[in-house]
Amino acid sequence: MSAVRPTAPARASISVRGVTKRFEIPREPSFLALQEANLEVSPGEFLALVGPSGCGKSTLLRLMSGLIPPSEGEIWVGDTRVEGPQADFSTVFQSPRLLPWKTVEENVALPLRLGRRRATPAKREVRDRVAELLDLVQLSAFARRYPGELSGGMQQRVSIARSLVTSASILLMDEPFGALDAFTREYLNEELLSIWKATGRTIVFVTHDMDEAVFLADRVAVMGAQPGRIIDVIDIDLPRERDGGIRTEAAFFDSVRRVRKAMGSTGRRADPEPAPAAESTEGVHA
Ligand SMILES: Nc1ncnc2c1ncn2[C@@H]1O[C@H](COP(=O)(O)OP(=O)(O)OP(=O)(O)O)[C@@H](O)[C@H]1O
Repeated sequence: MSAVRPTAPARASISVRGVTKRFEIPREPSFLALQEANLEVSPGEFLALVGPSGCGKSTLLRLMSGLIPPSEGEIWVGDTRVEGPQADFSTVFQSPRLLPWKTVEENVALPLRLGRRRATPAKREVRDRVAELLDLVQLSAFARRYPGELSGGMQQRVSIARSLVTSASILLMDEPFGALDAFTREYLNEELLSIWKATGRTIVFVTHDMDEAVFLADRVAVMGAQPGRIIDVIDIDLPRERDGGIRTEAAFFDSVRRVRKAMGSTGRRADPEPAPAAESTEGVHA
């Protein structure tokens, strides 16, 4: 991995306090998607969220980023209460959501050009920042390519670079590797840990895959369904320097077993078939 250190943002904590979310559905009773969730994420922490399909993982991410309001409870980022879409977050989705008519470097630069709060930085500043990030995700040689000329894993690395281009201190990742084959996924897991170390972001990472959660995270929050809730938060007692070799160690299996046991108490299977990668050009959220 590159030794480049893109500008480190201020580190931020997330505090989810007694958050309940009900969705109003026409001609139906309101739907309780999340019940009294409490969760503290420390500045610079890597937290994984696992749970059965429909337990509210994506809903919790959307609440954290202020895209939807809680029905009850509060969410804080550092000293600021979240009351609307936050500049402090950027999001990586399961599908890369790149614009197919723009090059890799143009896609990475997009959040800076769309930035609402600050004036667009000077061209040269944008170019340097994008070059730094492409180096970080090892795609410098592909800067002028179009997304359709890259593999799925490379496209997802572009979307990770794009998520780091602003100074947002929190990265929300919603099953970013769910549509990739196991080999690419494990490779990107290692790459993500290097990026996390280099950038100091606080990361909340949603996955169905318990091995992936244990490999990446400092702690794994296990959610249950019907209604969606947080049922356990498990410390992962593995050394922070991790590479693929750790997946064969007894301590790794022990952590996976603890998460699996907590999952078992939700009474639902955690690993549905991965959804196929959807082509999409919408929604650059930074
Ligand atoms: N805008 C909405 N209106 C009504 N119901 C919603 C809305 N968004 C989510 N839900 C419901 O809330 C529940 C939680 O959805 P969410 O997408 O957060 O689950 P998830 O754990 O991320 O699922 P998956 O792992 O399958 O992606 C689901 O039952 C879903 O149908």
